[in-house]
Amino acid sequence: MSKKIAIIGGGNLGSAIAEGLINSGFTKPENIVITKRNIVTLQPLEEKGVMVTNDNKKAVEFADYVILAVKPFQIKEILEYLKPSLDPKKHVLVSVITGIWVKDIKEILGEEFTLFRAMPNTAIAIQQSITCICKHNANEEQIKFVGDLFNQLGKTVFIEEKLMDAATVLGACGTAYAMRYIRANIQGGIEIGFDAATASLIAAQTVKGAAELLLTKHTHPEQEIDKVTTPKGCTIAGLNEMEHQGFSSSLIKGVVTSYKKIVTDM
Ligand SMILES: NC(=O)C1=CN([C@@H]2O[C@H](COP(=O)(O)OP(=O)(O)OC[C@H]3O[C@@H](n4cnc5c(N)ncnc54)[C@H](O)[C@@H]3O)[C@@H](O)[C@H]2O)C=CC1
Ligand SMILES: O=C(O)[C@@H]1CCC=N1
Repeated sequence: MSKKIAIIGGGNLGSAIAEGLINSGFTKPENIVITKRNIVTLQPLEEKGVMVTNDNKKAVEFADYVILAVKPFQIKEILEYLKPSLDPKKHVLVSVITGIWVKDIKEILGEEFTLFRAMPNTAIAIQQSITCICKHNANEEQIKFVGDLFNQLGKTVFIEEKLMDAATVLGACGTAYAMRYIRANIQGGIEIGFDAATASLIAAQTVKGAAELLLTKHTHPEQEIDKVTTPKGCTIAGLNEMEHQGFSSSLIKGVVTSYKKIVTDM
């Protein structure tokens, strides 16, 4: 029998997960229930056959796998409310909530539950996320199910929980860093003659192609850079100027600053 999936919190991420699971054919819409306090924005999912409700208890009672996709400050109250309806022998919990640790959930629900933490990024909306996952108390079947689920939504990597904050920075904040890189290229492209739309297309597709080269050929970025940099050419002149201005250093410092912010504040 197909496993039933409840998504608690049908916001950006929760809705994108439901959308991706249906589009990929991972499960039928009738195996998914998604919740939100005001369900109006979930109508497109309802039209596709997903059960939509503002009743979290009803959703949990329907489900085997419960994906928690609310904001960090909301989870304690929601789990305390759901505790009587959650059964460690039936339910597997999957939290995508930033900064909520296995120990935080165990403090509320007790020791027995099977828990996964997953850190996707916003490209999950087009099934192109990298999702870093860690497991707790999970058996092979549960690990396979959760791995398969997020593999429908992009790529996955299983990591230790102590790396979840680092995964948040590199994988989830990383989308924003990449957008700034692309934006800067667009601004430069306009200054050297392109209109904004053409510059955007060239910049975005160039970055997509560069990423695909690494993912397909498993090369190091510097090997691919060697193929572009003609001796005495324009690429190396531009790259070296970027480095003189602190390009790599500023990115590394930004990554470390984001990490420190998570570790100290969240
Ligand atoms: N945006 C990102 O790049 C990433 C976000 N995350 C994490 O995912 C979680 C969700 O993020 P978003 O989807 O961007 O937030 P969001 O605010 O769009 O979604 C949260 C949803 O939960 C709903 N909600 C609030 N209380 C509820 C309740 N009692 N019952 C049911 N639904 C309730 C809200 O109405 C909202 O629609 C956050 O904890 C965030 O830290 C994780 C990875 C990446
Ligand atoms: O910046 C934030 O708070 C979250 C963490 C992952 C993506 N956005």
